[in-house]
Order: sequence, then structure tokens, then C-alpha cells
Amino acid sequence: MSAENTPNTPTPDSLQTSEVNDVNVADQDTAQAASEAADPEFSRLIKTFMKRRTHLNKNAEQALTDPIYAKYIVNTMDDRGQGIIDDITDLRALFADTEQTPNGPDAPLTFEIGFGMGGSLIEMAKADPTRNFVGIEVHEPGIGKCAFMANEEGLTNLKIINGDAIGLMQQLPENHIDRIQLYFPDPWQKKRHYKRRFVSPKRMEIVTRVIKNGGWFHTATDWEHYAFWMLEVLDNFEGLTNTAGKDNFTPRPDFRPMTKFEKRGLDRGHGVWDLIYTKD
Ligand SMILES: C[S@@+](CC[C@H](N)C(=O)[O-])C[C@H]1O[C@@H](n2cnc3c(N)ncnc32)[C@H](O)[C@@H]1O
Repeated sequence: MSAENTPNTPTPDSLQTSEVNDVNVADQDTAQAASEAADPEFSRLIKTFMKRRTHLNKNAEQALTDPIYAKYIVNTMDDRGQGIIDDITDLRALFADTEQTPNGPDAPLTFEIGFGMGGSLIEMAKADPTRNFVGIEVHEPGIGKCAFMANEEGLTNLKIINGDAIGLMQQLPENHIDRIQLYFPDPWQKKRHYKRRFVSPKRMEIVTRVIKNGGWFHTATDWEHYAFWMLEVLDNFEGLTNTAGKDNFTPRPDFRPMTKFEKRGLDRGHGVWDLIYTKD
């Protein structure tokens, strides 16, 4: 293990023994996941999320139903509650109306996958007003809450999509996005669920295709087994370069606000591991 392979907030004593042992089998597990993913139907059939029904608070409900929030939430749902993404084939085009979105379509573009309740995405969009941000989520209370907060802040550089990031990215042009961020993705802790982990060789093909050359992929997790799994998958992924050097995690960057799941992990005594890769 390299000296840099420590979490940003080291808490090894707090880890369960089974979790630590699991880290040692990460190499075999990533190999097995790669062979399962060889099935061409894999990314359509195996979802990285489990839609959960949770209560919508008043603000989120308002944002999901009141047409004034359509300037943030760009798509509608079908009758099963799935976001309809078929027509979204260009994220930059969402910023074409320069009266509403003065940065225009050519501004640097960040795409956040699985923004949860959206707090950290809103903070980032606010802190970097000349950059455009698009967030995608499947969790309706989060979509509603994020749109509500965007409107409260009067943001003009943020769009929100309700839907599965994998399906969406498959419809986007190559070399389209400057930065993709995936913060605290579901760790899918049980071995039989590892195939649902977002960071996998097959899904990274889909992610990497849409990143511009020289653009980046940034992820972070509070789950040690997943941290080493990601390091293994990403360091060995052709076309990506680890900005911290092979085998290393990156120090926590200042520009990444604390996310809800990060805080939850820290409260439980977990560490935090960041990884940033550039597309060659
Ligand atoms: C563990 S939560 C983390 C939320 C937030 N990033 C945070 O750090 O607080 C992971 C989120 O990713 C979303 N998600 C998982 N797979 C997704 C996908 N394929 N497309 C869109 N959202 C996804 C889930 O709905 C969930 O809200």
C-alpha cells in the first residue's frame, strides 16, 4: 500500500473486521464483476440504484408540480414515475437560451451523477457561476428539493434531469462534458450486489466516452472496500490517468462541499477517499 493510500480522514480502528478483510479480495471481485459485465445487456438490465418511495416535503412537492420549476427540471415522468430521457441527446443545448442561462452552451460543463438531495450541487453551482452544471438523480424528493433550492438561490447555471445517468450518457455525443462527478455512490456492500456498483469497467466505458479529452472524472466514497475497488478499476482503465499517480488517492479537494452522505459516513466513523482521473 502506498503512503498516499490513506483516507482523507483516517479512521481504520472504526472499521469492522469483515470490512477490512473484504478490501483484500477487491482485486478478485473487480475481475469477476468485469466478466459479468461482458454481457451486452448488462448496463441496461443491472441498475445502480434501487428506487425508494419516501415522503415528499412541501417544497419538493411544489418544485415537482409547479411549472415555474420547469426552468430547472428539464424532463417529465412517465406514469411509473420514471424520468423520460429519450429526447435528451445534448446537455449543452439545455443552456442555449442565453436570456435564461447567460453562460450559453459553450461554457465549461460539469455533470453530477446521483446528487441525492442536491445540497452540495447547489453550493458548487453557486460558487462557480460561469460554469454550467447538470445534475441527474432518480430520487424524486431530491430532484424536487434541488430544484426548489436552485430557485431560491436564483441560479441560472443549473439544470436537473430525472433519470438514469447510464441510459442518458449512452445518448450523448462523444467528448461532450468537461467534468463528471460521482460523490458517495451507493456502495452496494454485499458481494452479490457488487455488480450494481457504478464504478465498473463497463460503466466507465460509458462515462469516459462522453468526457472531453483533458476533462475529468471525480469520485469519492466513505466505504473502504469500494474505495480500493474504484482505485483498481480506474487505475487499470485505459484512457484515464490518476491525477495523484497510480495507486494513490487524492487529498480532499477544497472545491468539493461536504455532501449529506459524506457527513453520514463521517458521523459513523468512516474515512473518506477521493479519486480524480483525467481523460487522456
Ligand atoms: C448514496 S447516495 C449519495 C447522494 C449524494 N451524492 C451525497 O453524497 O449525499 C447515491 C445517489 O445516487 C443516485 N443514483 C444511483 N445510481 C444512479 C443513476 N444510474 N442515475 C442517477 N442517479 C443515480 C441514487 O438515487 C442516490 O440518491
